[in-house]
Amino acid sequence: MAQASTQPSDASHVYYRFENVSKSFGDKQVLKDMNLEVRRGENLVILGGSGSGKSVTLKMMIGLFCPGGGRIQFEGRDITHLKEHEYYPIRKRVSYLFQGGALFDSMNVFQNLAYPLIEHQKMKPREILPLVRESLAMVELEKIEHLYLSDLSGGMMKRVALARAIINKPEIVLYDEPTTGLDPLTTRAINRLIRKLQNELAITSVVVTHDMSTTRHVADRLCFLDRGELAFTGTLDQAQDAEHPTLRAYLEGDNS
Ligand SMILES: Nc1ncnc2c1ncn2[C@@H]1O[C@H](COP(=O)(O)OP(=O)(O)OP(=O)(O)O)[C@@H](O)[C@H]1O
Repeated sequence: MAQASTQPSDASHVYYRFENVSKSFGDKQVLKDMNLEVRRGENLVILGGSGSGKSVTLKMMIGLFCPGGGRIQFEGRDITHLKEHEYYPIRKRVSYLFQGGALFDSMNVFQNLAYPLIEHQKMKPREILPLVRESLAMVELEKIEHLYLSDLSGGMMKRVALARAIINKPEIVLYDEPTTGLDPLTTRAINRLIRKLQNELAITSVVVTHDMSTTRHVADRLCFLDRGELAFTGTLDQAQDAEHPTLRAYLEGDNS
């Protein structure tokens, strides 16, 4: 059963707009003429198979890759070819949850969560502990600050990574395959947390996945990416009527 958003999305406030964006690596074209927008308050899911260009799309949103053609706007401002330092103000507002979590295994949970506060906000140690605890509580973990990654299950590690992604109070979280490799119960818990962050912290999310259960549970709108081309954009209800054969296969093969 899909969980509902209690936050209305705001179609008049567009964070990201992609206009005919394309991207190649050498001779290989990865994205072709992509048009999409991310609206404030929504959970946008980008669904597609392996190698379809989902992560490349996400990375372009924070300037880790630049498009080869077309244009990307952030709140109406052209950010297609910014210099590295010009992305910093955007990266303060947009958090990226990497596929593997990108946590430091030489640090304990507290140090992992404190890192962005010390690095980006130059906070003092006594200011940090309450924020670490607040962030862990939001992902429903407590009293684990002293643990190292080797003590954590895969699901706990995802939650810690999520706690770190929200500790700087971002407006947008970009999730790269948040449930890949997790068992069904842990997947459900992460799906629920993505909705919770939307409903309680008004976070806008872009979720890249090939998992239909995640798509069903978190998507307000869905983009289906097929070999670098956006084959469908719309709500899940609208997707039921879509004729694209690969999208149909995703929808019909799904038991979630
Ligand atoms: N830095 C890079 N250099 C060369 N090719 C790359 C680079 N990054 C991605 N690609 C290629 O772009 C294509 C799309 O990659 P991307 O990571 O976006 O796929 P994806 O849809 O996220 O799939 P997956 O679920 O497997 O991660 C792949 O063929 C990949 O090899």
